[in-house]
Amino acid sequence: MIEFQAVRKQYANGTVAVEELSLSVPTGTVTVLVGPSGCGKTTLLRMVNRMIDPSSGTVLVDGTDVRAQDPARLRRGIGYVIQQAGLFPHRSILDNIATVPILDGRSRRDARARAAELLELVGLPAELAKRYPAQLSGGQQQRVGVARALAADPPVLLMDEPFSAVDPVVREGLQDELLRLQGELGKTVLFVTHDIDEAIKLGEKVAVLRQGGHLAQCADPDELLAEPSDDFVTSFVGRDRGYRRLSFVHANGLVPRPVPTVELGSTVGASDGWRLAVDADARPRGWLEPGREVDGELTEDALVAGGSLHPLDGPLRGALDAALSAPSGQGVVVDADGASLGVVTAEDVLALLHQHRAAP
Ligand SMILES: Nc1ncnc2c1ncn2[C@@H]1O[C@H](COP(=O)(O)OP(=O)(O)OP(=O)(O)O)[C@@H](O)[C@H]1O
Repeated sequence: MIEFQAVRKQYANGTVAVEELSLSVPTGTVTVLVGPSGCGKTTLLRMVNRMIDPSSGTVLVDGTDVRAQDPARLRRGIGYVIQQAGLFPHRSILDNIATVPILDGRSRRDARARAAELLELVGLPAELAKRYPAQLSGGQQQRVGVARALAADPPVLLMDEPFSAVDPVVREGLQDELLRLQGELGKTVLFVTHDIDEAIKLGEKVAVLRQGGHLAQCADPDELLAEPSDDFVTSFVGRDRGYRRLSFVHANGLVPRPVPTVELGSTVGASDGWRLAVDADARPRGWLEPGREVDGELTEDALVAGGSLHPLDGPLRGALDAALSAPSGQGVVVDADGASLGVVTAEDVLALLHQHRAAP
């Protein structure tokens, strides 16, 4: 558990970066600090590993005041990942990851073996081990940064805009990887970003800061979207919050309806409704338009591309998107193997929401 107790930071030039702020990060959870540039996020984060000491107030890690601990020792128990990965340019990838375990007294051989495991854990191929940081893409370097922070197996991980220097597709991959890793490792993570979507995706709790280091609201993502505490949080959370909130509503109770289906390779006649085309394993391949006749066997050329697919246990947002993006207006629900279980319409989703509202 990380606890900020009435911490305040005023820099020597008089700037107040953090104003009397209290916040706790429960053990084994991800808390995200989010807010506009200059609102004190980095200052707050760095108080945990004593790169910055508060002007007043206390920071506790697992009940111990960080100021009672030797900074170098404290930092070995706290992984730290920063925006540009901060790798040592003249050390190989493997040696970058092995640095802290070696400082901790592990043998070079042991530390390298562990580094190779970590490389795999963060999803990087083993052949990158011998390269130097400049020979890796930005996204790969960020993964190495995460592996290096995990190398000493610290219970606490501080991440300061770790993914903001990479393009949106790579960033999404890195976020998914972090969520997967967190599912496995259960670290206590404090994560800084200025991107509210990243905060909502990663945080079990999201702390929104405003200029001058004031805590505007700390809540779970669903609550933040449903009940922003004031105008600042409302505008910071941004547009479409009603729709985005559906990401946190489970689609339990949404029952797929049967849909007329045609199999690729079969001979099909005309029909006046939409038909879902599937392969031999019942996986959706597209839609056959009403009235469309096919000469001979049905091939993909005759189909209209389908919309997104909704996994049965996914959130409601995916179900609505599947319905809205399908040319037929019917979102295909699939099982874990990708086989069609039937369809849902936008009306089905709205009816379920109505039910939730009536009996939450
Ligand atoms: N060493 C320093 N001396 C004086 N002022 C500082 C110092 N470091 C940061 N500040 C100021 O403190 C405020 C908070 O800075 P901080 O870096 O914590 O914000 P941030 O929310 O992380 O910003 P960003 O998202 O832009 O990284 C800013 O106004 C900044 O200019």
